[in-house]
Amino acid sequence: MKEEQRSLLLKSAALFSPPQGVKLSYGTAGFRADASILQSTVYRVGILAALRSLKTRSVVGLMITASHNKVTDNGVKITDPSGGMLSQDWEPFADQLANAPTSEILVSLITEFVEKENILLGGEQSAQILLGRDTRPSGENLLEAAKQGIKSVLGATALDMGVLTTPQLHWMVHARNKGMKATESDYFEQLSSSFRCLVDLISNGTKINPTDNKVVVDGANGVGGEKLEILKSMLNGLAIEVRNSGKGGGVLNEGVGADFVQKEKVFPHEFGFKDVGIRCASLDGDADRLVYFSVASDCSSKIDLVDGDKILSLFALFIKEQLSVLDGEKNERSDNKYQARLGVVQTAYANGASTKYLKQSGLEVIFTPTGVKYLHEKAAQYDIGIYFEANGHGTILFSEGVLSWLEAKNNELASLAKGSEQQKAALRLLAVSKLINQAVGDALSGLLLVEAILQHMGWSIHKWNELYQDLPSRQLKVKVVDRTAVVTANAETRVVSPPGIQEAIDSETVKYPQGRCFIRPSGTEDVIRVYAEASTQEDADTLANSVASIVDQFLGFGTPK
Ligand SMILES: CC(=O)N[C@H]1[C@@H](OP(=O)(O)O)O[C@H](CO)[C@@H](O)[C@@H]1O
Ligand SMILES: [Mg+2]
Repeated sequence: MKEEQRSLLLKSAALFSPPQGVKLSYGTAGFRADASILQSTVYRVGILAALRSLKTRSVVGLMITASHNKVTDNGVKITDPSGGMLSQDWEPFADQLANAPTSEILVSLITEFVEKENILLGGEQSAQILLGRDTRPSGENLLEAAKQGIKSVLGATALDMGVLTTPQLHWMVHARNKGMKATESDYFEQLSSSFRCLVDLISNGTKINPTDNKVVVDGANGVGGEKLEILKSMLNGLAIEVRNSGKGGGVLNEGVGADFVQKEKVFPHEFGFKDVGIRCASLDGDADRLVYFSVASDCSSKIDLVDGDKILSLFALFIKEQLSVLDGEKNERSDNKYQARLGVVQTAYANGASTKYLKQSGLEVIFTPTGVKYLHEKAAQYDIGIYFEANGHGTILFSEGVLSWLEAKNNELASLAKGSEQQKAALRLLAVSKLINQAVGDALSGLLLVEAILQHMGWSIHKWNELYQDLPSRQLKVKVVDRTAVVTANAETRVVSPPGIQEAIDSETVKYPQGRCFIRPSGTEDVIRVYAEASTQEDADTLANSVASIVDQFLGFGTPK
């Protein structure tokens, strides 16, 4: 490493000492912790982002957010040039950087890594990093730390994009590297115009009753609410009311937001019995998760939850329908043999009833471990891959091949059968590919796609919710001495270590009709998660509780060491 570069790094690193006695790990969603200990981590991730940009010779992103965590937490993660998550093979280096105890060790780790990765360090090559942050008060200071990290790599520049949703930053990185327009107003323009296109393609017969045309959205008192306010002013034919936009004094993620609504199954603040019968939706703190719900009419605070699995089912049904309309046309013209491969990706948290429904609908369903990076990777192997976590994070990926096929199809049909159902199907699929974020799950684009499809189908939220009935389920967390002691296999459905625990779980699970239960270490919290499903809520609760006790017996603090 050149002396100029070395001393620059040493000088800036001295300003950011790492927290004592904390081991940080680049988990499922980057580094997350109490904001007060993150200065040095964010500074170091700034360096990492610059190295990633040098290595890939592309623009990368750095987002400061802790999503649905409490407001005093914060976090940082990198967006790869594709717009996806940081490549997994760089995660161990991220951990090493974050945990380096001194500036000297930090610099020697960097020296070693750039040599191994053949990264040209010294200013000959330029690097560019787009920065974004959510609305957390700690975000501004942490952003400065990220800028310091980036500035200490010669040739690297930071472009501060301001307060953004996480998916907006991913979208911008993706768009920039594809040479497309990539500002925030381009984002809003693309979403609103493709939504308009989908609505314009709805046949008059199925047009929804205008009074059904309203959705009330809980913005989690975060960035999503304020961005949705901008987006809604660009839309016609859909009334969006935003609550918990963060302006009314409510606290980020406190009793509000998609994570709260999905896990607690009760309505968020500012919602209540006045909303019975209305279609409601909830975003999480950085607007990359979306769930729908309706307030139950029994005067409790319960809701009918329409979770990520059901959003996935709605999307899959619509895409399948459009592909078969196009297929009908293909049969008449046997020279065109293209068959788009449609795949659906879920995790073990997907409600068993959703998987059964999807399979019965003739869809190919596969499973991956928890975490968007795994789902995204699998979905990208299809022509059209749809993935969703039950908690509402997901999107639809279109391959380059299927997009060119759709473009060609549309051009051909425009001259042969303009305005035909087949041409409309091609146009609809093309509009979906523009509306739905190709980089990562995006609550704002997901919301608009749900709304467009419900209008297309002429469905109320109740009709949608009746696609299938969720099996009762329960999720619990158990604090243990060392969560890394739990090692899983088969997309996290089986525990392989510690020995004996899986057998104990199995012998509990068989006691319950339609019982299913698994445990796994969380990637974002220091806990073991327990998930149980059964034919009644009581059974699901009992099964979850018994398995939580098993976890405690094997791994809890009472265990003799
Ligand atoms: C059960 C659950 O909801 N797990 C979430 C949560 O991960 P854990 O590894 O379970 O802590 O946060 C991840 C990041 O947001 C998300 O991808 C995942 O689905
Ligand atoms: Mg989030």
